[in-house]
Amino acid sequence: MTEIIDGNAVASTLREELTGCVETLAAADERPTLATVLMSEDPASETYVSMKQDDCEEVGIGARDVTLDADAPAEDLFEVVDDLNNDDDVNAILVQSPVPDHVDYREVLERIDPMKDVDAFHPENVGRLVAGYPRYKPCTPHGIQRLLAAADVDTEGKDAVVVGRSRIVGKPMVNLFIQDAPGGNATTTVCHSRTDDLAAKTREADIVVAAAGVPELVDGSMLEEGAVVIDVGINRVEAEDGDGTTLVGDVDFESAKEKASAITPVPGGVGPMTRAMLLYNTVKATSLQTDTAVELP
Ligand SMILES: Nc1nc(=O)c2c([nH]1)NC[C@@H]1CN(c3ccc(C(=O)N[C@@H](CCC(=O)O)C(=O)O)cc3)C=[N+]21
Repeated sequence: MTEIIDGNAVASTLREELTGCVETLAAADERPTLATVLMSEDPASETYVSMKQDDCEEVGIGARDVTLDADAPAEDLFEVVDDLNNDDDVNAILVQSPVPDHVDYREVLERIDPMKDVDAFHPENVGRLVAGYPRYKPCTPHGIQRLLAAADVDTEGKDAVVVGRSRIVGKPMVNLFIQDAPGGNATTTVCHSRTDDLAAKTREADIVVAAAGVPELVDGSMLEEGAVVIDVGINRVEAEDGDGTTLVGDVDFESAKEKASAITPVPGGVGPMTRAMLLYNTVKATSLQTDTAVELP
């Protein structure tokens, strides 16, 4: 039987555990606060940011939300970031991507205080991860490690194939998989849009992480029997019945499920874990900044 890995359930357990950490910090008068910054009128971005705020409320983390007009000057966003950096009541900052074309996202990321950078996208945090001493682990790949652990998938010595080389998922996933640490020690191959024969690579994999942003790129014919399949795709496509849009992953779920020993669904797989690990990093950030010990789950 194929195990459908329930990301909502794993994330819910983690949120419950994090509530205890938040209480410890609040008792020391250091309740964590996450600031989200949204500079976009994209409905999907608005949805994600509002989900993050709901998550904060559930675990007792304070939520600050800053919204900027999509046509505001880049300087306005930089000022918001500077103010949040200097605000002792704010422990964590997330600037939702994408930002409008006239804003250089890289400049934004480099401006965020690395101690408050809970996405772990600042070059200092990226560098630490690559060097093997991460401060914060990027939310999506960290969430994937947790999902694999929850499904009793030991990565050590396994062949992992990561499809996609993005800064936010592919690259950090590779770095976590190759670390000499729990959830790592995998023999890791990274594939991307220029890979000659993707199917030949994925067929060698014990674990496939599909993070290319291409709807249903990976199907059952590309998998070895018993592979573990993690679907990172969040693609909004036109519904087959022509009525509105539906969410599809980077994996063709129906055919992949026939081959996989375990697989994550979309929605309800990686997405909720990404959000849970953001809360985790916010708690960790608060603990580090205030020298208040918590037992992270
Ligand atoms: N600075 C920054 N950090 C991010 O982490 C970041 C970002 N910008 N920009 C956009 C992407 C996307 N992202 C998602 C997180 C959770 C779900 C999620 O929970 N999805 C639900 C479904 C939601 C729905 O129905 O649309 C699920 O998969 O079950 C989706 C997408 C975080 N991102």
